[in-house]
Amino acid sequence: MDSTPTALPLPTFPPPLRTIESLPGPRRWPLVGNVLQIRPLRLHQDVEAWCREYGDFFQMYMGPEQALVVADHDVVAQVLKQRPDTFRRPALSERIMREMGCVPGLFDAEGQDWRNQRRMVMHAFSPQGIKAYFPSLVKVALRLQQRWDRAAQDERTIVLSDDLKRYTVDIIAGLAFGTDVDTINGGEEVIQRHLDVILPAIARRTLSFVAYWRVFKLPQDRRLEHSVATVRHAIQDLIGQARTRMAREPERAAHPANLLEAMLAAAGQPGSGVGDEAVVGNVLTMLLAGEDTTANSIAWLLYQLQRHPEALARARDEVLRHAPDPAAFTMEQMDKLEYLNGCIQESMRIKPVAPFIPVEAMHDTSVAGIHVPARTLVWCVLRHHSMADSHVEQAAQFDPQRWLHEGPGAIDRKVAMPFGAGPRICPGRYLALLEMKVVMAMLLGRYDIDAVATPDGKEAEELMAFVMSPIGLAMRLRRQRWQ
Ligand code: HEM
Repeated sequence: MDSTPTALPLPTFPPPLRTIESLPGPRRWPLVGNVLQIRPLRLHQDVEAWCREYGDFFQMYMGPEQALVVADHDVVAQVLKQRPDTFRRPALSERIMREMGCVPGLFDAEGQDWRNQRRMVMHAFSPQGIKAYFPSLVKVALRLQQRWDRAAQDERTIVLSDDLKRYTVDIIAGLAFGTDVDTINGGEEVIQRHLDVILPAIARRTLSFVAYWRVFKLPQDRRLEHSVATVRHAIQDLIGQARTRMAREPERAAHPANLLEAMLAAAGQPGSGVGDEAVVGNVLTMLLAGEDTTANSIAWLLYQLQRHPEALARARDEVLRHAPDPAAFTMEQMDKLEYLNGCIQESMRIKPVAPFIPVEAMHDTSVAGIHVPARTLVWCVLRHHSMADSHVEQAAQFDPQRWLHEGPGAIDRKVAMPFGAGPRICPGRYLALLEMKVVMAMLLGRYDIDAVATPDGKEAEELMAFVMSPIGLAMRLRRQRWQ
C-alpha cells in the first residue's frame, strides 16, 4: 500500500470584494458631488459619456450620496432581477410623488403590496386581455386617422407628441378603466396637458439638489398644484363611472372587465393588499407610465424611419401586402408585420425612452464583485452596450434587418432592454408594441410623410424629462394618390 500522504486540496476563497471607492469616476465636489457636472435635461447623455470614459462600473456622487453606476448589460439584468427583495426603486421617488399630492401605484409599490398589485396589472395587460381589446384599439386608431385626414387636407402641420399622447391616453383609458375618454376629438383642455406638467415635475424634483418648494413656490409649482388637482378630479370621475357600472351590474365584481373594476372589487376584500388609495394610485400610474413612453417611442420611430427612406419603403410595402385597410385590421395581420416589428425594436434600441433605471440596495449586497452597502443607489445604464460596436455590429446604424434573423449578423436580443428586465419589467409592453404597430400600419398604408422635423430643421435633440423625448417634432402628411 502506498503510504505517501496525499495533499489535501487547499480551500479556495472567493476574491475579496472591491469597494465602490476603489472604482474610477468623475472628480467630485464637496457636498454637491457630481451634480453640477450633470445637465438635468441631458442627464442620460452625461452619464453615458462617463461610461465611455470610465467603463462598465464606476462611482458617481448625487450630492453627498455615493452611487454605483453599472453599464454592463448582463450585470444590469442581474441587478434588475433581484427585485423586490435585494433592490427597490429609490425611496426618494415615492416621497416626491406623495409630496406633490400624487398617490403612488404599482411603479412605486414595494414588497407584498407590489406583489398583489402586480398580479392584477399583469392579468389586465396579458396578451389575451389585449387581444380581446384589439377592436377598440383599432377604433381609437381610426379616430386618429380622421384627425390626420383633416390635417392632410388642410395641409396643416401635426404636433406629433400632442396627437400621439391623445392616442395613447384614449387606449389606456379604454383598456384599463373601461372608459371612452376620446381626447382625440377633445379640445385643448385634455388630461394630457396636465400630465405634461406632472411628468417633468417628478423628474425635476427627483434631481433637484435643494427642495425649495417646501419653503416657497415658484409659478411652475403653482401650475403643478393646479394640474395635480385637475388630474385627481378626473381620476375620481373615472372611478365614479366604474363604481356606477359595478352597482348596476353586480356580476362585474366576480368577472371584472378591466383593471379598474378588478382593483375596485379587490379593494373591498380583506387581505387583498389593494386599498382605495392603491386604486387611485394605479389609475394615475397607468396614465403616467403608459402615455408618454409609448407616444415618444412612436415619435422616435417616425423620426428615424423618415431619415431612412429604404427602411420606410420596405415597411410600407409590408403593410400594403398584409394589412392594407385599417378598418379591417386583425391581430393576425399585425403578427405578419415582421419588418415593421424590426423597425420598432431597432428604434427603441437607439432611442430608448427609458435609457436608465435607478435602484436602491435594501441591504448590504454585492454587484459583480463590488461591495454595495444598504441604501446605496445603483444606477443601471440601459443604453451603453446596446450602442457599442463591441456588442452590436455597426451599432450606430439604424438597421431593422438585424432583428429579423437568427445566427451570424443577428443581434443578441438581450443587449437592449427598452422595457427593463426581471420581475418588474414593464407590464404594458405587449400593449405598447401593439399600439405602435397599429398606428404605424395605419399611417404607412394611407399617407406619404412629407416631413418629420424639428422647427429649425436640425437633428432632434434628446430631452430627459421623465422619459427621453425628441424636442419639438412636427409632421406633415399627404394622402397617398391611390387612396
Ligand atoms: C413603448 C412604451 C413603453 C416603454 C418603453 C416602457 C418602459 C418601461 C420601463 C423601462 C419600465 C421599468 C421596468 C423595470 O423597472 O425593469 C416600465 C415600468 C412600468 N410600465 Fe412601462 N413602458 C411603456 C409602456 C407602458 C404602458 C402602455 C403601460 C401601461 C398602461 C406601462 C406601465 C408600466 C408600469 C405600471 C410599470 C411599473 C411596473 C412595476 O414596477 O412592476 N408601460 N415601463
